[in-house]
Amino acid sequence: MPSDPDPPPRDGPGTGEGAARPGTDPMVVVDRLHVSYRVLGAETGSRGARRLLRRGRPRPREVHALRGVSFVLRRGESVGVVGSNGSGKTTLLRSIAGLLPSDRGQVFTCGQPVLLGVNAALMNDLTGERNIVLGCLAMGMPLREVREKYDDVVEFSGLGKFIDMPMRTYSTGMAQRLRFAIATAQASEILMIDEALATGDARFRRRSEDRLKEMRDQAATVVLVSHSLGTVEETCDRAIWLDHGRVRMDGPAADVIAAYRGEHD
Ligand SMILES: Nc1ncnc2c1ncn2[C@@H]1O[C@H](COP(=O)(O)OP(=O)(O)OP(=O)(O)O)[C@@H](O)[C@H]1O
Repeated sequence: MPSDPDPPPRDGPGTGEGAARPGTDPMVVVDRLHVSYRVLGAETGSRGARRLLRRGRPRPREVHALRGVSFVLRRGESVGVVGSNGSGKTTLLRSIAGLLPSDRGQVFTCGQPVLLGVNAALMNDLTGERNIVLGCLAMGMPLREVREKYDDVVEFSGLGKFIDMPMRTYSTGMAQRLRFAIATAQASEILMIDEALATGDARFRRRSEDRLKEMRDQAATVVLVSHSLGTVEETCDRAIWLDHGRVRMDGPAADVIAAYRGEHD
């Protein structure tokens, strides 16, 4: 194996191996993961303008979002990922879900993780009904299961007679309810939650919180990305602090949150 050029995280008893160890089965192994985005036309200011006035295409710019991230998540763990804006939290979840290719390093998972976020890619011109089928298939559900779950998803979305209208006719809240209902249709042993999930009106929010709780109870491993340190402290036994694409600290949630607060308050 090649040697790792990246420095290890600062401290934390569970670094790279999982602080709390309720179970021993590894469910997710992230091994020296590097992920970059390539952005075309990102040059700004006079340099970019000069290049535009000359000829040829602007060079793509690279954003190195994850820089050698390693850790192991085990069965029974509930892990919060914290870090300031742009530190790589969403990129990490998307990589674990298999939605982003890595430049270097690897991610191993035990089964298909489900990533719950409000950004499920649905099609505005299709009806709610069609989007349910499309969204469930896109999450990797077999058609047989989509058929089984279909009525539940419609019922949970609460869209009633609007379900056969194109999505572009929905209000923001209605579209979010549909996304949430689709995203939570599939149970998974590895459940990843991107924080911006509280969605819809008060009644739907209560129902979604109940649904999330149910899913968390069924999942073997839960990963939560949140800016709410209180939520991470309350709901997670372990936390990983990402800083500029690197693991800064990995350990018991209370310790990591205290260190993070120490630097950000
Ligand atoms: N689609 C993209 N194209 C180019 N760069 C991106 C893209 N998505 C994220 N990035 C960059 O990757 C880095 C990590 O972003 P990411 O969204 O993973 O951070 P985050 O910790 O989730 O941030 P936040 O707390 O603001 O949600 C940032 O520098 C961001 O600008």
